[in-house]
Amino acid sequence: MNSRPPRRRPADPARSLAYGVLRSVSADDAYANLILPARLRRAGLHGRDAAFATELTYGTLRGQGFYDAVIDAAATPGSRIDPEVRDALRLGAHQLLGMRVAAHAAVDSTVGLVRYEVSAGPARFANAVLRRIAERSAEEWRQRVTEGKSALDALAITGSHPAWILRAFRQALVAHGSDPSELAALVEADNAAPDPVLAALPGLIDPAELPGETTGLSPVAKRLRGQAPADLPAVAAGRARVQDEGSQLVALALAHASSALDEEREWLDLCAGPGGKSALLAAIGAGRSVTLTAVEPSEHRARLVRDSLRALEGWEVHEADGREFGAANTGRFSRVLVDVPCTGLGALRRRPESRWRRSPKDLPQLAPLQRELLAAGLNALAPGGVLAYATCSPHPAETIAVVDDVLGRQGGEQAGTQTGPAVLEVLDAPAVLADVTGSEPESFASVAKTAPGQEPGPDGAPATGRLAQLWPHRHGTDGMFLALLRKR
Ligand SMILES: C[S@@+](CC[C@H](N)C(=O)[O-])C[C@H]1O[C@@H](n2cnc3c(N)ncnc32)[C@H](O)[C@@H]1O
Repeated sequence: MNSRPPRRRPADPARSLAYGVLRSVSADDAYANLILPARLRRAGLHGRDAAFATELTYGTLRGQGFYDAVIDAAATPGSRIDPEVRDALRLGAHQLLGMRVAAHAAVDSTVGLVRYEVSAGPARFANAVLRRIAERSAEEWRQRVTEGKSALDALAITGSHPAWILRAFRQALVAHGSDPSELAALVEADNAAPDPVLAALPGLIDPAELPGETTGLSPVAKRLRGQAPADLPAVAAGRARVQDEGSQLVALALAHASSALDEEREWLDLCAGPGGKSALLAAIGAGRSVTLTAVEPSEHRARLVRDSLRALEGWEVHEADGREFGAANTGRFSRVLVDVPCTGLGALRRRPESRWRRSPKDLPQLAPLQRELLAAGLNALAPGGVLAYATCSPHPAETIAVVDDVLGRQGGEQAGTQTGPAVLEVLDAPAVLADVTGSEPESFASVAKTAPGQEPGPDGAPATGRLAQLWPHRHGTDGMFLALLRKR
């Protein structure tokens, strides 16, 4: 284009703001949940405008896979769509197909954005594409863009997930003893915006003092509906925290599991950042006169851990590699949490953009670190103590396989430490979760087998079904995995 038309600032601050966040997410790898609140504040958007901008941003990011398929089908074949135009088209497609925005408002506002942010030529292109999208309903587009696809590929498009993640979910459902037909429900749960859940830190505040509804799972949780957690004084003071219930249950289960020690020693959180589980553990520990050591190698995340613990006493934070810390502190702790870095495939509903950033290559990269951290945590565990291995991913490679491997390794790299199958027993994590929540153990059980030749449990049952898997579509939590191991 040789002449630029006058660039009138688009009138609509909510759409401009959402577009800006989408650009930062795609161009700078920003996380929407981290930048959106600050931008809303800076733009002075409140109430309905803030809610509209939030829905535009998260809805567009969640539906991105479907909207891209629709945009590509509506554009002239072979069109090259620049990223800044595609982001605007996604925003427009979400208003047309995912929200009840009038077609003319969705099209005109998006075209205006492209004209202002890019230029007139792309704005004409956006106009043509969006008008074509507006000619069909969402259901008609779903049929059109999935014609001739396999059931899984069709679900990947309509459910807006990369196909490899759906294959991984299907594998995980089977590995954890669930029905693979639950896949569609899991995808739907991933695409539903979760309400924020608070954890009331024991000893600092009673859940009854917090607004919101009790949840039926975590006894310290309150679910907020339409309230902003940051506005609550208890949250500002660090006595309550926003924390997914699945994460709360992992910390509660570790604190609740039976240790074989006569008395507690110190507790350890080996992969602590940003500190959600540390705060809950430190609060429970304080009630038992136990101190918590939190380890986190990232300076920034270690700062977040300190902040999460600010209302509590009896803790220390080490900025260190968990593998080195665990190796240097043999047998020191009576309870150890190893909440390893993972793909986060169980928490996609909270970070809608992360599904597009992950790749199958992440799994083999994380695998050795996960095993080394579990081994280091076991080394730091006192005989008789309990260790929780947790991930916010249900992927068998990050869950069952890691536990199996570390339990099954006798001698080898664990030689000289006190770990190995002969000294470890797999506690019944579903039963512990049932105790904590007042629900049925079956609801949490992963029927996955643990190590071959693993000792039967205390009731003589084989060591199957002793691992726990939470699911967004079943429990309304993130997809947390939990294994509880006790050193003999
Ligand atoms: C899943 S997150 C832990 C979440 C945390 N438990 C919570 O509830 O807030 C994993 C953490 O492990 C940290 N990490 C990465 N490499 C590590 C290592 N070698 N040793 C210890 N922690 C590590 C990451 O920086 C990240 O903060």
